[in-house]
Amino acid sequence: MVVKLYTYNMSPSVRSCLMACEIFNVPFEKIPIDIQAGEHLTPEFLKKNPIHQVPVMEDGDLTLHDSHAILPYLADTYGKDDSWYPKDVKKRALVNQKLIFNAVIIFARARNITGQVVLTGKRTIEPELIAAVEEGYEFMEAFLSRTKYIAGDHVTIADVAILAVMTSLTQIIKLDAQKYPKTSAWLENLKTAPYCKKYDEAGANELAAYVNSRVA
Ligand SMILES: N[C@@H](CCC(=O)N[C@@H](CS)C(=O)NCC(=O)O)C(=O)O
Repeated sequence: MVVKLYTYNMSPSVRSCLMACEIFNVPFEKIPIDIQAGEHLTPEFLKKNPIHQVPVMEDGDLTLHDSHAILPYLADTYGKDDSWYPKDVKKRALVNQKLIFNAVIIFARARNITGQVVLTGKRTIEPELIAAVEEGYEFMEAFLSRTKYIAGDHVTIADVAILAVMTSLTQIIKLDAQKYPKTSAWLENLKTAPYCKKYDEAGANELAAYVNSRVA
């Protein structure tokens, strides 16, 4: 039985789950949902996720939405060891903390910009939305000044979640390498990972190009 993943290539949350499927060798089927065409609003899709968002994952009788729930599930179920999502309670707590940091700060602030451009045709980015993203970069720099990866000295699913946002966001709101050296090095390093090249790069570039062409 394969995992079903409802996807939209430009979505960072989707791209993080695709990368996780690659990392954990999950046999999966990709089911594209064109959110610009409203396919996430059909009664059939709303049964799977009443809050009409991708990604949605189905594994047997489990239907799960939200990448920050899907990534831990995939790591626990399909990971060969616990390095990407430690079983040690304290280490796991730090990974969870950074998954939440992504959900409520990095991804949320990116989505405040990109979501409206993609879904409602908005053509401006207010200065306060840019300032909020810059503040997010400052938080990243503070964390990455303490540890090599976002939740410690090893790469984890929290890095994967944030990577999928940063690969597109930094093409829209520049990440100044002088101001944010640790974050720039973290990003440049992870961008070369095979899972990022295979499942993130094209969608990240597509989202950035789409947004930049509309707000230019
Ligand atoms: N917290 C969710 C966010 C998912 C999300 O915002 N998905 C967007 C695409 S990036 C979406 O489906 N938007 C359509 C909508 O909200 O109607 C996650 O991490 O999966």
